[in-house]
Amino acid sequence: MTTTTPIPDHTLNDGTTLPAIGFGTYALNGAGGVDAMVNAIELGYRLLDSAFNYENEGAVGETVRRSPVPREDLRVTSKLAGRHHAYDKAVAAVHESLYRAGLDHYDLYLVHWPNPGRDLYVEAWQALVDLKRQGLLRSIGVSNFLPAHLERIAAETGVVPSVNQVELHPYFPQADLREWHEANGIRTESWSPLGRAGAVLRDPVVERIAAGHGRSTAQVVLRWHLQLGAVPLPKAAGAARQRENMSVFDFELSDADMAAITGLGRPDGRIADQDPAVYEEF
Ligand SMILES: NC(=O)C1=CN([C@@H]2O[C@H](COP(=O)(O)OP(=O)(O)OC[C@H]3O[C@@H](n4cnc5c(N)ncnc54)[C@H](OP(=O)(O)O)[C@@H]3O)[C@@H](O)[C@H]2O)C=CC1
Ligand SMILES: O=C(O)C(=O)[C@@H](O)[C@H](O)C(=O)CO
Repeated sequence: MTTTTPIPDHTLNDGTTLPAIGFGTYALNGAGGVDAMVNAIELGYRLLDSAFNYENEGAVGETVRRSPVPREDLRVTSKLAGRHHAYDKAVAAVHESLYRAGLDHYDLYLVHWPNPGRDLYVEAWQALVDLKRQGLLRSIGVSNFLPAHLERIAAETGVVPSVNQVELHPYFPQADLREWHEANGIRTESWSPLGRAGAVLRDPVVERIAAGHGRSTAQVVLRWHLQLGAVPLPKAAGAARQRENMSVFDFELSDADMAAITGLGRPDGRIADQDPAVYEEF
């Protein structure tokens, strides 16, 4: 097995641990997906990010069984789809999610989107709270929740999520939301941390900083996430980029570098038209 620098852990508000960088699995399906995920684990990734809607929980479960790493050292995440928010549907969907993967628990399970138009996300959250108490989920959180959604689920169930996984990259740095998470003990995870390999990886500011450190622009962007305290979940199909993306623990960005990258943020910086205040995904 090839090894790189071990990934350090964060401790979540429920006492469980979460690696400082994870592996995104969107569009990694079937046998090729399993090969990509097993390779990522062999390189040192320990956190896999899946979802019911990615239709790859089976591939994730097969990866866990083929992995050279013991189950207890892996952190497997999945997410509840919007069409399953009603309480009984949410409970059944999590059971189905476990059957699909052939696992007896998930380490982290998230409500994928709040879908405020349907207004069932409190029920969805209550289901995850109860399934955690039953031991099927070790840790629970949400994704794409805004402070108003977070306040409401905490007030109505008495349980604060451990994680909120949100769109976060230099063009959409989410400073206010990150500050809110920090004040409330919620760990931020970053989806599309590389801006889906769009313009941000060719941005002149990022290129200048990367050249100064002798690193790739992807490595500089991922290091920026780490120094913000956010957990990036880069997806990469091949071994070379997987290795590149986790080789980010042996250099440091200066305060000026950090400020310059955060300064790239823009109000229309989202990759797609997915404002959680109005966006609905089922
Ligand atoms: N909760 C939510 O609503 C959402 C969650 N997610 C999660 O976040 C994960 C990551 O987000 P995703 O949208 O995939 O986008 P990323 O920002 O991770 O970008 C992935 C793209 O970047 C390319 N890439 C990877 N590494 C490099 C590199 N070092 N240099 C250049 N290009 C690179 C990949 O290509 P290749 O694979 O060919 O190497 C792929 O095209 C998802 O896989 C999923 O797990 C994503 C969207 C929404
Ligand atoms: O990939 C995910 O987790 C999603 O929630 C999707 O909405 C993703 O953001 C997407 O754009 C799929 O086309």
